[in-house]
Amino acid sequence: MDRPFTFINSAMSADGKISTKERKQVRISGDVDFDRMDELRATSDAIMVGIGTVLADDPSLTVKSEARRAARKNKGADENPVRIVIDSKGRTPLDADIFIKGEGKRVVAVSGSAPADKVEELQQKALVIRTGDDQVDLCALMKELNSMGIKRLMVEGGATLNWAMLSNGLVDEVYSFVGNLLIGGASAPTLVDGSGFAESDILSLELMSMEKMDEGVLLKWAVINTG
Ligand SMILES: NC(=O)C1=CN([C@@H]2O[C@H](COP(=O)(O)OP(=O)(O)OC[C@H]3O[C@@H](n4cnc5c(N)ncnc54)[C@H](O)[C@@H]3O)[C@@H](O)[C@H]2O)C=CC1
Ligand SMILES: Nc1nc(O)c(N)c(N[C@@H]2O[C@H](COP(=O)(O)O)[C@@H](O)[C@H]2O)n1
Repeated sequence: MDRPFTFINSAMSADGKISTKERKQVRISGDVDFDRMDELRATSDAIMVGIGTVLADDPSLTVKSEARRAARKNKGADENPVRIVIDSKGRTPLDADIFIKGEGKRVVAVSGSAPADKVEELQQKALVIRTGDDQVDLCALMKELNSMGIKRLMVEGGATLNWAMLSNGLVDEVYSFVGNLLIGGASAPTLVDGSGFAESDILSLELMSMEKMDEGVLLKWAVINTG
């Protein structure tokens, strides 16, 4: 496989929403699930999010546990995995938390449509990888990440990036914490948005495990027929 092993980790409400219709972040996970997410971050080579998530949440994507950061350091790795933003037009704010908080490498993946002056500014903060004309070419990017030594990639959303990765056959497993709340709203982001699959292309999943966690349930799925 010339791309990293890739999994999506997400938290959704019982009605499948990952934030509100205003794209306002909601605490869906409980403490146990947040700690599980932190362990996943600490054991991944890289974490990827879409620009929509950076603009909505301004996440730092750092490993929160000091012990886990120290364990990574002991193995000769940076305290935090490589943090990657999928950002075709180079819209990542220069003062985004992923640039400010925590040590470690950052990658901003842009396309040919990103303005040259913004790309130059982003290059002061991150390795900028350019693929695709109008949108990031995720397949080409994944090959490049693989050749950089990224073998285990955690995708933390949002809804549009999840769709793009899944519909390009780039995801091996999906971990979804289902919390005990209903968010509602036809326009609220769900685990997978985008344009949706045609009936003949709908993806099948195999249930790997289910576990009661906090006040919800953690479902782990393997994606069948991934590329
Ligand atoms: N509950 C959870 O676990 C999580 C929830 N979220 C929520 O998700 C929402 C953000 O989701 P979205 O708005 O869907 O944004 P997103 O984070 O999925 O980013 C999508 C954007 O990425 C860019 N992009 C660049 N290249 C692309 C490509 N090749 N294919 C597709 N997109 C490409 C496009 O500008 C696109 O609009 C926020 O409300 C956030 O709070 C985000 C992460 C986790
Ligand atoms: N696993 C999970 N559970 C929830 O309830 C959530 N709201 C999220 N959100 C994700 O966490 C990111 C914040 O990361 P930092 O704390 O800033 O490192 C946020 O952007 C979502 O990706 N996740």
